[in-house]
Amino acid sequence: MTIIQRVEAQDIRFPTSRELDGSDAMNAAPDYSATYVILHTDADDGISGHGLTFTIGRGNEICVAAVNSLASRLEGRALEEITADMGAFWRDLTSGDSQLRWLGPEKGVIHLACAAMINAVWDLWAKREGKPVWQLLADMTPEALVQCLDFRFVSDALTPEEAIALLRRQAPTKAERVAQLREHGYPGYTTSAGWLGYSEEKMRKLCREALDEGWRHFKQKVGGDIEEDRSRARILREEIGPECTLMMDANQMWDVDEAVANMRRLAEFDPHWIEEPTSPDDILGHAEIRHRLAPIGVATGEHCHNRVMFKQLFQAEALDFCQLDAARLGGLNEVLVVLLLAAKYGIPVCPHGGGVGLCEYTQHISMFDYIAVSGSLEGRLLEYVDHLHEHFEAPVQIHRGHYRVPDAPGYGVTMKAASLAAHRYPDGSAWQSA
Ligand SMILES: C[C@H](O)[C@@H](O)CC(=O)C(=O)O
Ligand SMILES: [Mg+2]
Repeated sequence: MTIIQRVEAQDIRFPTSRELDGSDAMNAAPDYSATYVILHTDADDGISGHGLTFTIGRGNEICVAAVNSLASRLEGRALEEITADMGAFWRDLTSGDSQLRWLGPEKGVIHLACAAMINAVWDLWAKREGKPVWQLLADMTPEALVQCLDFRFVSDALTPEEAIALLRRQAPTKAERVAQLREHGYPGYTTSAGWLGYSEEKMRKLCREALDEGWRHFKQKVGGDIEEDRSRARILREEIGPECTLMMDANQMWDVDEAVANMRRLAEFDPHWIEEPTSPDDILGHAEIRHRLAPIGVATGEHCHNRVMFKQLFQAEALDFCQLDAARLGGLNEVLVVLLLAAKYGIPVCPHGGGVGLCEYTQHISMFDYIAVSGSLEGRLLEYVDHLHEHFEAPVQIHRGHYRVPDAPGYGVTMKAASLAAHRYPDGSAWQSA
């Protein structure tokens, strides 16, 4: 038995706002940050589970406080008892304490905290099994996997029986897709040349470097002054040419009519999708934009806080690309429900990667989706941002614009001890010169 003795939450922040890495129209100067959770165990081999949720700086301490409030629901429990019924564990952590649930429910800071803790449990489980998370999942039977999930509030759209049927459909050919991924990797796109705060010179330089490295799919930020958006789109198109894919991301800046009007002015640059054109909660607004802007696709999801919202986005035919976030949804259990919902509704999942540790998580999600859920790469691109990977013990590996299959046991977000120490807020050395 492996007993989780203590839940530790650390406030880890990186001063990315100094170079405007990660900047967009809504989030002008983010400091990529993590509420970083370590599950300390009593195991002789010293094994521990690591998880994080992503914030952009101030307020990270509120997430840390939420983890501390939830910690007693996990401390003292055996990993084996939790993994024997992951679905029940998930329900207990997210809803077992009704006073804490009131803070959400299943949204906001309390759900972010749950995500960090739940992902840490998956990390611990996968490390105990000696497998990367994608493989832990891919090796499960459909029945065992579905037992990890909570279908409450979505069973009108997807039943556990339907989920099992979806997984069974792909099961006989899983090994072929694992082999295919090992040979070619999983296709990605880069956002790193397109941050809003970057100068023209920097954008051009980063585009050229990215093309040399083999990237063929790019994303730019929009949502500022429309003439500036157009000028930046022109620069990007000049650099990447007409053949490469260009996505646009407004980060929730526009009203519905404004989104349509602005995208009509940007249409000449041939955008593949417009991401977060309006409020992330406006399901019918997204549907309206999608209807009026077709064939430009609508993408959303990085601020979609739970499976119920995604269910409605699918039901309302409001999106073309599902950009679930590994640490905003309530951890991997809820992510898996959304993957299955997306497969049922035929919507490609292109997870959100703009943050610290998100690419490390999402590689497992997209690869598992391909291997066992959707069985398809069509319309799928996994976001990559070229920041902060050096702080992880097993960072993502990219080759010619494709993610390589991760082999390190766990869920990928274990940070180096020195990086944690240097970026602990406010006392870490990275913050002493601020
Ligand atoms: C604040 C983040 O960098 C955000 O801009 C990321 C994002 O929208 C994306 O990666 O997409
Ligand atoms: Mg985005």
